[in-house]
Amino acid sequence: MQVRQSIHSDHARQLDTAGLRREFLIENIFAADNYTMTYSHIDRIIIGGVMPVRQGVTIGSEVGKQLGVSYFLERRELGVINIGGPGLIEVDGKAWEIGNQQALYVGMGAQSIVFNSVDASQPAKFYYNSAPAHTRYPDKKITLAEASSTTLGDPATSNRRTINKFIVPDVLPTCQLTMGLTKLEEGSLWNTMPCHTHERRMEVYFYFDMDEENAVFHMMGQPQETRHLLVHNEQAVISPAWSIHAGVGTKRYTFIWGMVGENQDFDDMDQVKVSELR
Ligand SMILES: O=C(O)C(=O)C[C@H](O)C(=O)CO
Ligand SMILES: [Zn+2]
Repeated sequence: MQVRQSIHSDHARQLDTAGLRREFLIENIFAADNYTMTYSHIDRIIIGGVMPVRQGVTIGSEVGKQLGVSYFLERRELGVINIGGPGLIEVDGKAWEIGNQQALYVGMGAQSIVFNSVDASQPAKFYYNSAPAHTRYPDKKITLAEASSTTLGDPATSNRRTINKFIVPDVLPTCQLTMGLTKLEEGSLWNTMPCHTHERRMEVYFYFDMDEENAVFHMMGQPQETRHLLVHNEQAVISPAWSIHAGVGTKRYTFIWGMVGENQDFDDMDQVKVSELR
């Protein structure tokens, strides 16, 4: 488990490229037949990926020791979205078939979670976020059709996209975690622009659906102290509450956002006009 400390905006603005990448970028999300795990002190979100290929992968009691509990979800909830081939997630003996662009919410208290791929030649890639929880809400699979979806943006501003809200209060109850997947249309490059902050929630962006020769310039920083991170395929960015978070790709891409914090109100954003950005 990698640990990232919280960071003050006054410190962040002084960092060079390597420093910004060290604090905010998670370069490796997937490792074959293994899981990755990054623990951020910002709202104590955990970010990672699970990629079973030839064998099942379990997030076991070793994590419980690091979290000071006896098992991973003793005091946490989990959201998973599969961006790979068909997969199976077994939660306390119950098997959930989770295909490409399908999600699973697992409530606090689930003790055994085993991730499997159906076909080793097309492994499942389970991206996940986990947040501290106070009660158990029911486990639930969410398909793309069940997600709450909105298409917005304009080809003229190169930001026509569909926001698919998988894990939000409209779809299922959770303690604090919300997650969704935003897909840009061909020829669209920008996600949320004009951009925003939300002082009351942190957010993590996970960018994928890109080949090696394409990348996203992820904009971050306070609105009048912007910086950028160069993000390649299947990498994630931690965005503190004080930071804008918006990306422009060299080609269209897809990303998963996850949020944790004070509220679950997707529209609770402090919008920043482009003319105000520096
Ligand atoms: O493209 C978008 O717009 C988004 O997906 C926005 C994010 O979900 C977000 O930043 C929510 O606060
Ligand atoms: Zn946001």
